[in-house]
Amino acid sequence: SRVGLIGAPFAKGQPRPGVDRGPDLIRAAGLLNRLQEQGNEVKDYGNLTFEELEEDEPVGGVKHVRAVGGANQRLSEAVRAVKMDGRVSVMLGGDHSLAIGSIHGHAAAVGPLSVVWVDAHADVNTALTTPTGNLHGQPMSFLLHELRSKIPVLPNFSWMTPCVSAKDLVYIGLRDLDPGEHYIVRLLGAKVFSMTEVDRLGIGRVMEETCDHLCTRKKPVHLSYDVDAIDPAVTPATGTPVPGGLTYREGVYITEQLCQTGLLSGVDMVEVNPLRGPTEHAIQSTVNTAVDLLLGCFGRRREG
Ligand SMILES: N[C@](CCCC[B-](O)(O)O)(CCN1CCC(O)CC1)C(=O)O
Ligand SMILES: [Mn+2]
Ligand SMILES: [Mn+2]
Ligand SMILES: [Mn+2]
Repeated sequence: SRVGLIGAPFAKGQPRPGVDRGPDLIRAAGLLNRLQEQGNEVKDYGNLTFEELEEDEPVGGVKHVRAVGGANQRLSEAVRAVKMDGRVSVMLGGDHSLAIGSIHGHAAAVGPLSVVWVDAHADVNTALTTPTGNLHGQPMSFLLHELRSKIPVLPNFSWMTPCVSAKDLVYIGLRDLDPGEHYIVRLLGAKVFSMTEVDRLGIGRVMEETCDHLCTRKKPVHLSYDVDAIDPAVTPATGTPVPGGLTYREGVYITEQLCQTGLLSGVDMVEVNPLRGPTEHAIQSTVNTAVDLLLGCFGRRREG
């Protein structure tokens, strides 16, 4: 594939420093060369720079609203440009609030799309249901048409409108939902493969059903991958680790199968935080897994 890399060193969707170092760590682990070695034509658009705001007081308990809104407006423009260049966009985070701009910009370029959200969390809290006020737990609520009436007007968010339908959303790896999220996900009828379904059905069946659904809808696919979907034993260097996650093999299998659909049109890889890894080895395991997941999206096959 023709691939366009965008680094988004942004951390204000959550309280822990370090996640802004993700893009350069993933590059340093050799992503570009590895993608090229397996036959992709890759252009690295570099890292976005985000304006430092003096004033950004919480709005109704929601933190860093203006910074997150501004960053995502920038990111949306950047992703749209990469898509208009005829490339599959790869957004390297940074925290998961960046999915707002990434998915918005992708949809601005290609129109209606499907979203596969691989995460321990649903990230669908609204500004009114969030238990923490952290916007990395809320991106999906800004993107879903069905939640439009539930989203308050927030400063620096007026540039965006919802662009995803719940019937075009598939969750994989969920295991830590807040009460409001559980209600929303069940109400909206998004396709959910929590870790319970992964255990019950096996990853093979989960991906069979996921890919059937995607291929029936035939829309371009946006894969938003939170490294905390993978078990913390493999990817401990992340902000909100939750035990009982996907194995390395399950995580890679997801990307291999999505690659096979030929529908992959945009990818996010987020929440790598080197300051959360207890050891250098833990950080490297996390970064290397993120790289391997991306390689799986772009043609790497374990069978060769
Ligand atoms: N759902 C959480 C975590 C969001 C994680 C965002 B990410 O992008 O990493 O998926 C809150 C999680 N929950 C809050 C109460 C605690 O006791 C347990 C964790 C939130 O802050 O909204
Ligand atoms: Mn997430
Ligand atoms: Mn998560
Ligand atoms: Mn339930």
